[in-house]
Amino acid sequence: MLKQPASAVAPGSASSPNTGDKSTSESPVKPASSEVRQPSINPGKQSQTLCRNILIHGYCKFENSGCIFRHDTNPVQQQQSPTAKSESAKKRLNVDSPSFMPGSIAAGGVVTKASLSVPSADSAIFVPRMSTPVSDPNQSPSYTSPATVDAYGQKPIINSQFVHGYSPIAQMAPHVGVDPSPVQQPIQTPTYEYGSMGQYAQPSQDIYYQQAQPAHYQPLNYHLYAPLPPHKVNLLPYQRTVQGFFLSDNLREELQRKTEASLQILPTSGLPDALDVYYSLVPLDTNTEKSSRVFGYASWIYKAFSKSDGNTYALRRLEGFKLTDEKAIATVQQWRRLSNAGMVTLFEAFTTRAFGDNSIIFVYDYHPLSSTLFDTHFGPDARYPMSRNGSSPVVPEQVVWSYIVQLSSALKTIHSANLAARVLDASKVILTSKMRVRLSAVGIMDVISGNDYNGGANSIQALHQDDLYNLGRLILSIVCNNHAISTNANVPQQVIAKSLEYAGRSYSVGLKAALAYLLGNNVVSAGSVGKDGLKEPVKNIDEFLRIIAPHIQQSFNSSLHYQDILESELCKELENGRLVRLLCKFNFINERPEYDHDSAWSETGDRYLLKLFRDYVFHQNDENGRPVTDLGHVLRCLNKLDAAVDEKVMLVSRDEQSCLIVSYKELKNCVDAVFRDLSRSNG
Ligand SMILES: Nc1ncnc2c1ncn2[C@@H]1O[C@H](COP(=O)(O)OP(=O)(O)OP(=O)(O)O)[C@@H](O)[C@H]1O
Repeated sequence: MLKQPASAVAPGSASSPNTGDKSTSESPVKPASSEVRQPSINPGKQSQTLCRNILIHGYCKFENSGCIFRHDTNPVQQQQSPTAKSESAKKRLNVDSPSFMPGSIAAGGVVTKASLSVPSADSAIFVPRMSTPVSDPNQSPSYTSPATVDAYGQKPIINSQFVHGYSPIAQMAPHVGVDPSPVQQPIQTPTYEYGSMGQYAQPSQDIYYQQAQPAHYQPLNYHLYAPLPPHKVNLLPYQRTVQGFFLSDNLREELQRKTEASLQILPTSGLPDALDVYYSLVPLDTNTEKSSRVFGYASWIYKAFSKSDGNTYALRRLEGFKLTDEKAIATVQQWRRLSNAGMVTLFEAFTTRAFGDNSIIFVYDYHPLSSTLFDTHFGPDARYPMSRNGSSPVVPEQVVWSYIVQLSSALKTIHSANLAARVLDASKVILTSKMRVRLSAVGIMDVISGNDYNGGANSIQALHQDDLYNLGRLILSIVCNNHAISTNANVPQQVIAKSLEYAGRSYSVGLKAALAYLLGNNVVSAGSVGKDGLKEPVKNIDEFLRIIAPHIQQSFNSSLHYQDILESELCKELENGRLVRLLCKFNFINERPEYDHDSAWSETGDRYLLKLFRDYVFHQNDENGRPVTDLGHVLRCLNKLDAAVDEKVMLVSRDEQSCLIVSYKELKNCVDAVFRDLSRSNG
């Protein structure tokens, strides 16, 4: 029969009580069968045999209550005082410890199954599948290192250099008896094939652990997991790629670029050091020319951090504005209370002379890396360029509807609060991510032109009419790719009519009808409504929302889908978060400097198992002695550990003198127990 490495643990075997109960597993290691082995016990010899509980736990709680094995690794120390004795017991197993001698051999000189008990070990009996027993009558009964003799009793080819986790496993793996080739496989159940993980197994292509980072990416290199070719296609259902474990590359890159933009600072910008509680100003304007077209004042916008809450804000400054009515600035409080995903929240406004003039600052939420609809559709780097013959629509209808739905939702919130947006200009609607638009300059007009909506052109109904009309102009300018329709408030009606006609040809009837509603009856909008006090406003946001209801449903559905996608992306990171926590615990436990000179600390009990497991996960070598950097193996092991599965793993010490078979479940218990101990001693 195949000889098992003598120190391998075979919990659950006849010779090892295997209840999974820790108290049971800590009982003195008993012979396999008391009837068989009891007579062969020679008290003189037994006292020479090191108790396996010492090897595994570092101590034996039955030492003073009848355990017949030797409890001292150094017989000379038997003379020590009880305190010194217990101290030394903790340190008994160290690098200088004698190699493990199975009790069965030393006691009777007869080779029996090794029966080393592992703390809470619950492993199944190891049954080599070798059909031909390898028994050598002349074989010495002493322990034979698994590294020195292979399944055939011959020296394995790879013995000269121990390939950690490979050679001893090869002795036990079912196929080894059939093919004793030097390319040995670790004992692990092949469950997943990690499609493109091959690159991680090649040290030369090891992008995951790359050292050299491009210096200009501060603080993060967001290409860390960028997939390299060749990409494995047609994966089987149980196969996964490395990328499948992490946030998708595009999303991660987008988020990291946004983080980078949020944290950007300009050490020498020539801007004031601070404005009120805001500091580290960074200009956001893409256009350096002064323009007073929208507000009647030149406006600038900066990113800044707030001293009060540490958040990042966008500060819009109107240059040369002198506040005459203190009440006007109070309207900001009304805007502050509004919350809608289609508008940028306004927090406060204050005046300042920090720029050497009278300026007013409006503080908004900062949305990193946003661009205006003007830049997106009409700028030099427009996202939707005109088709070559100019006949086909350049902006997909789905995108147009998405804008309409979001902006009308913002208008609904604003109008319901008895306020008006008043600025619906392509340069004041920002795109904060794909197809996500927000009104970015709300509340400004109320402060600079007053909002005492006392009838006439300033009546709230008239302003609502204007909002709807301006929304129509904005959308029409996008579908016709003509920014003049949006930027010119007095665009002639003929131009509007012609553009509507074009929109009708290129887009659906529904879109044309929606635009016609927004742009129709403009003669009674603004100043016309409310002058006589009889006319009802001809358009209102509620009616418009009814018209576009089917598209609101579609838009809602898409956003729910997107939410699902984001949630599943989040789940991936959740899994990674678990693994990071596990890795943190490992690092807390392994190689603690304060126990540097106390090898017994890591050489005994749970900590010893974890030390071996760490080697199993991270420090394997291939058959040529090269480090295996297979991320798939690491993730697989850590996930199994975290899930505490019952699957067993064989751990081998670096000197190949001990092999322990434990389940992930037991290892998880070890991690938790040791980490608890550490935390307790901390606190
Ligand atoms: N709340 C915000 N958060 C982040 N960036 C913003 C915010 N509001 C505007 N921006 C960005 O600031 C830049 C400048 O915006 P601004 O409104 O000044 O546009 P502009 O084209 O310069 O218009 P104008 O000609 O009126 O100055 C744009 O890239 C815009 O995306």
